Amino acid sequence: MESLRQEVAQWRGQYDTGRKRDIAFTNSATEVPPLYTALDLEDSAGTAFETPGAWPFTRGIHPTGYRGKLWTMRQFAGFGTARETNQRYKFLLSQGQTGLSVAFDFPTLMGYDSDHVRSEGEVGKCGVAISSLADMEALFEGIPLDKVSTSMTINGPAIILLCFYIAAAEKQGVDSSKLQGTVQNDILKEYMAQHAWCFPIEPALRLIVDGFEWCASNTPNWNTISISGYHIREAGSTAAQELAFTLADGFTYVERGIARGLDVDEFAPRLSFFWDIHNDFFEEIAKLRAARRIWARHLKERYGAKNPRSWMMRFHSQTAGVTLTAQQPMNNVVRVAYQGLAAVLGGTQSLHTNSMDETLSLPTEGAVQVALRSQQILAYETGVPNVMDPLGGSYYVEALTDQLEREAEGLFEQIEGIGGVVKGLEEGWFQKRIAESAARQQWEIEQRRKIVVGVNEFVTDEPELTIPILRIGQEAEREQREQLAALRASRDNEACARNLEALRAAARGTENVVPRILDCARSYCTLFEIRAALEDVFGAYREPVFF
Ligand SMILES: CC(C)(COP(=O)(O)OP(=O)(O)OC[C@H]1O[C@@H](n2cnc3c(N)ncnc32)[C@H](O)[C@@H]1OP(=O)(O)O)[C@@H](O)C(=O)NCCC(=O)NCCSC(=O)CCC(=O)O
Repeated sequence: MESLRQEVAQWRGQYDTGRKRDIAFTNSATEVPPLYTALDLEDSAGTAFETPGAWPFTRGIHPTGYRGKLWTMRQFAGFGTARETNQRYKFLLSQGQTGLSVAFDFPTLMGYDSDHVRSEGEVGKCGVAISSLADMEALFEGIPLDKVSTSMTINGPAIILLCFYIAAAEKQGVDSSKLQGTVQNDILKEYMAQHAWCFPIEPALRLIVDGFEWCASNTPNWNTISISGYHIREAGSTAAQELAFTLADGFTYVERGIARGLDVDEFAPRLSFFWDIHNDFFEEIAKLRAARRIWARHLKERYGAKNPRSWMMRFHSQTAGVTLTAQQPMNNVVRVAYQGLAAVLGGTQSLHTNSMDETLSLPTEGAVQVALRSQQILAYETGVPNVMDPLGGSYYVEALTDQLEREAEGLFEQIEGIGGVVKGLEEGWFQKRIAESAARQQWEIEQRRKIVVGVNEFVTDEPELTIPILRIGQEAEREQREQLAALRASRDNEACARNLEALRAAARGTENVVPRILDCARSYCTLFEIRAALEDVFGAYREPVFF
């Protein structure tokens, strides 16, 4: 080591001159020295004594990695009506996609029916419109729900959409115990970053724990939550903040489950995660490795989980939408390919690669095909999946993994210091930290301290729109309105009223509300009717204002 120390010192004197061009930073503004050696791992063994599939899982959760099973290729998709999106799903499955991922339109994300006055102009625009069980049935028509695994990105009204899904499966003759998939259901990051909430924080957390409890005995293969860093990062956080805030959300859910009296090993194996894969290649890989190690340690040592499945962080990744540019949109194909590679080198279980046009509109069929092909090229042509955690042992990646872990632990201490996640949200602590980081990054781009190819460097005067764009018209809204009117006229309205009243009563007490919501779903109560019944009891969330 002494001779290495001398050699590195000599090298630094000669080449690391500290001139402006020689100073580099990670995407999160941490300075990166130009050379890493064994000296950087002097205080840590890195992962020299670790194998994949073994505690603390830095190198992956499965002993066989992608040789055992490739990651799930899961493109997030939805637009217009359920009927139209059903066609897109069939197309994606026919092209070799291995899982489904539902994007809902904005009214659905907020718990409004397509014919609600607040939905006007938004129906089917940024995702598919789902207002009742009837729409969910149409969405999966001809797609056997016992065979496919489905992710649903929905948070405020998540439990209602999950009940529509379970009821749609029942209509196909599939029992809830056979369902495989994930509901995002991560309300804490909504208050933190994404803003699609329905109810105040405490009742929203109660609904999530009701879900943990009910799903543990009724949908054993269903992931009850996808604890998401994605939206925190897209809102402008650094990698370390994404890591720490998301894990802190995860710990909060675990604590709430335990506080309900649930055994941690009853629900923790079905908690899953979702990370954003940004541009800084090695920082992103290190983030994923650190995330697994931190989760494992806290679950075992802090929360007393005994089942190894509770220790294993399983996650989905999506390439960072915020890095896509409207200028020279074909460049996005290249950005996405590098980010997808980072996700796979970091050991993701499931991946969405963005389409080149996603900064302009929902993807066209052609653009999503290229995005999916980029995953297939990675899986079948590059040789990358052949070796588990191939960057394990890299001085840089190991040191960066340790560093991100330390930064996250520092942030956990700060979060504890302010009274925990819920208190921090109420006081705007997280929101302010994210806004500060976002402002710094924007400033760096405007000052050209950070180069964005085609935006502040290598600019051309070609017209911006050089690729086809998917445009969603007003037909979806018209069709939805007609179908909802027909539904309200043909269903058993008395049964609906009875079920909604029973739901209100359950919400007022401490009974688990999931069976009540399921009854409402089965009798074709609409999304907004169920949301409104809960709001009668819980009230609505009003965001605190901060300056
Ligand atoms: C756990 C994950 C992450 C992945 O689940 P998957 O079913 O796809 O994969 P999986 O769990 O790895 O694999 C399925 C089964 O295979 C097993 N398996 C996997 N690899 C194995 C191996 N090497 N050896 C042996 N078995 C293996 C697993 O244990 C599991 O079985 P067992 O279950 O029996 O163990 C889930 O939560 C998920 O699919 N999430 C997707 C979330 C998503 O798409 N979100 C979209 C957000 S989009 C959004 O928010 C908007 C963003 C925007 O604004 O654009």
